Amino acid sequence: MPGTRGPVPVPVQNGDGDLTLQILQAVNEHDIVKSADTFPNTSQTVIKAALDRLASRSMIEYDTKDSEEVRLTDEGQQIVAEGSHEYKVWDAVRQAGRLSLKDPVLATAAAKAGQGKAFKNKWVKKDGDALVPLTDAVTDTTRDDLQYVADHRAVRRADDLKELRKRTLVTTLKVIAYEARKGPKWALEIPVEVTDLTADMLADGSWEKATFKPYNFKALGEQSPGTGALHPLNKVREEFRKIFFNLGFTEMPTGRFVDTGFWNFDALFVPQQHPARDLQDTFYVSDPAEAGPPGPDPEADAALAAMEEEDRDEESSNQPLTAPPTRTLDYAQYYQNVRSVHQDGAFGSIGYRYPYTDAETRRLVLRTHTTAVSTYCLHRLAAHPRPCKYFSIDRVFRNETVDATHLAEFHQVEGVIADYALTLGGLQGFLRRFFKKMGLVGLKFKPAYNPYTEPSMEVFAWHQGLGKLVEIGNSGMFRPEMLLAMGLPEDLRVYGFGLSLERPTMIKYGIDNIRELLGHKVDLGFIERNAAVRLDKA
Ligand SMILES: N[C@@H](Cc1ccccc1)C(=O)O
Repeated sequence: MPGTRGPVPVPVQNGDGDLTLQILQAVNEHDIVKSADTFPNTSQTVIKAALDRLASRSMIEYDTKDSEEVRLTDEGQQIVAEGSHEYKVWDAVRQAGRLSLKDPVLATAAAKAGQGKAFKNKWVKKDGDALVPLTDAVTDTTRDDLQYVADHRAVRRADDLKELRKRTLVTTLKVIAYEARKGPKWALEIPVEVTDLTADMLADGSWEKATFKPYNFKALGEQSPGTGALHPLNKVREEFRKIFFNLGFTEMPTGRFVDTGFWNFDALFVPQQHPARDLQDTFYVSDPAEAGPPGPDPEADAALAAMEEEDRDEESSNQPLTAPPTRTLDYAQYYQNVRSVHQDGAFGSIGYRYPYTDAETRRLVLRTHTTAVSTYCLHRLAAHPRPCKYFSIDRVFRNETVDATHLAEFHQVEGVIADYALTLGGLQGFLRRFFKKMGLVGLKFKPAYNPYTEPSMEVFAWHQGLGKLVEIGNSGMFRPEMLLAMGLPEDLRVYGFGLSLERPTMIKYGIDNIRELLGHKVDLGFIERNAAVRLDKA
């Protein structure tokens, strides 16, 4: 019932109840009602609200009357009560018969002003060093004039106002009041306004007498309810997650935005002097600047275990046929292994052969890639070696110069696969399958370098719109000295790949400046309007 929507009007009240009814009665009795006289104790603002309500129904009409009222000051009130200063001087002189000029009665400022007036009015005169009366009876016009002001809130003669104000006996005050009279739809009671014409009203004829509420063409109408919307990045992220889940991947816990140099760099065989570790490339945390030596992260362990359990329920292919022996992770040993790989070489690697700094490994950084997360999850496999497929999609940070295509924080999509006897061909085959689900075919691989993978490949795909090959990701086989240091079995191979989430999102939504996607320049309308994206033909 659209007509009945909206708040029921609250009656406008004063001390005597519903003011609208009082106004209607007053107008009925007097035809014209002056608000200030009829309702002296009700604020004009409240009166106006009641008048507006009646006027909007054309029951009354009213005018606004601005006027100036004259009011007595404290001194003015005192004169009305006790008489003017000149009167008091004359009265004192009359009673004394003869009053010395030095008498204390004449010493006040008021008495001095009164003396002058009393001389002028010829009520008293000087006789030597004393005053004597000139008359037996006087008319105190000042007092009378002020009495008039008290009674009428106006001066008796317009000319007096200036003088009385100068003597600070009166002040003026602007007052707004209203004058109301009957309007075209005059009635003694506010009629019930009908908002809907019903079949019943037509049938019983009551529509003829009904008062219909006029249409309010100025009403704003119902506001469209504000709703939330997934950010384009989240929409694309959801698509990627679906692809990963369909391929039997388990999602890694990515909550650790701040990580140590150990997991972000050292365990990945990134040399401690590597340019990627420069302040220009990596954000270091200053408070606290350091963490303890590497150890388990119970929160991440629990999250990963829960995810694996969930995928197990779905009978994913992650399960080995026979449960291999489990052992506890030895973090001290792992740390020593990583240290040896860097400093002296181990597990068949000749190492970097530089003095390894323990402090560097404990430094806290904003993770520069999600491979820090993959590394943590992979090392846990040593406790229970088995094939698995892990993925993550989350935020990473790099101390880069921000431009149209780079931000200091962005998102990485990353997948790692661990299995026995994996080959580079297997990685290429997997990448073809993965990117085909996004509509990217005809992949090309280009040799590349990562400290932690060998071989490494950049992945290119043919971009139909741009008519050229574009880089879509980075990939590689994790180095044996990285995996063996973790304690993984020799024949368990791991490969992985990564790409940014922003790049495919920008292509899908036709954005060429990353600031339109993230940051304070984002148009929220754009975020709300955009449909979910399907990662189909580019
Ligand atoms: N960490 C790499 C991606 C990658 C992940 C896993 C293996 C190989 C490469 C990057 O930031 O680009």
